[in-house]
Amino acid sequence: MAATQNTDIPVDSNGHTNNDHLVQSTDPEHPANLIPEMCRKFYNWGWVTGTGGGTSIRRGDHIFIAPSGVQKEMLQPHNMFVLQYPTPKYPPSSRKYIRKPLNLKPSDCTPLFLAAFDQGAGCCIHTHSQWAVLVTLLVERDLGKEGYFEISNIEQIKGIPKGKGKGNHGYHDTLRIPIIDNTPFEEDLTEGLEKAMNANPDTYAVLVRRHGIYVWGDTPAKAKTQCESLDYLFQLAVEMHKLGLPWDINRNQK
Ligand SMILES: CSCCC(=O)C(=O)COP(=O)(O)O
Ligand SMILES: [Zn+2]
Repeated sequence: MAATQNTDIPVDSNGHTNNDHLVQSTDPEHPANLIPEMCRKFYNWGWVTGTGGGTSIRRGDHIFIAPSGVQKEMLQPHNMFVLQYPTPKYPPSSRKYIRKPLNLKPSDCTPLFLAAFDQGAGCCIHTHSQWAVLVTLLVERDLGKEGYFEISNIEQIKGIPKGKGKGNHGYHDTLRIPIIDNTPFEEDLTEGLEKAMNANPDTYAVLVRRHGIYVWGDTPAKAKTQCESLDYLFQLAVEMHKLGLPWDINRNQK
């Protein structure tokens, strides 16, 4: 196995694996091109540093997934796994891979991404943003483990949908993001994520305490802009908190 230039991700000596045509396109919007491009941006924003976090895109009946434990800012189109969708989440061996790059294993986030696609998403993003982690800690301290992140009366909440076909939040609406507990292994978050999705059918995001966030959207552009709006709100909330300002004026925060 040789290492490609600018990455430590192994490929065979020709850079070829199976079903290569599924990840070869000159279209920049093709998922095999878009995932590496998005992850480079996310790395620069501190969302996927140290190999954690990532993104997955559904195109028709194909799901494109990045490898696990690799530098996400170094991804190349030929590093992508392709799953035939729908596919079982468990056991991992039953998943219908139609492209598996050599010497790589698919992201540990795969069943969580699949849960988002089962909700009708076209793209799911997982970040380890420190702002997301910090708000989970502040909510836990002030409201306990059952808490939600809630915010209202901030213009940027208009960037988040209220639910499928319901338009986006208005300035005076309260945006509510459920928080689930972290687990020792990423894959074991799936049950908590699905419970949160069922209990909050209108949500497009779930925070993971002391870990980060999963955000999904109808398209890659919507998932990305929603994730940006949320990250803005989390940073703002933390900075407001430092200034002694409650970020949710409808709730009595410490
Ligand atoms: C330092 S990353 C720890 C594992 C994690 O949280 C994660 O998101 C890993 O995702 P991967 O796609 O690398 O399996
Ligand atoms: Zn993670």
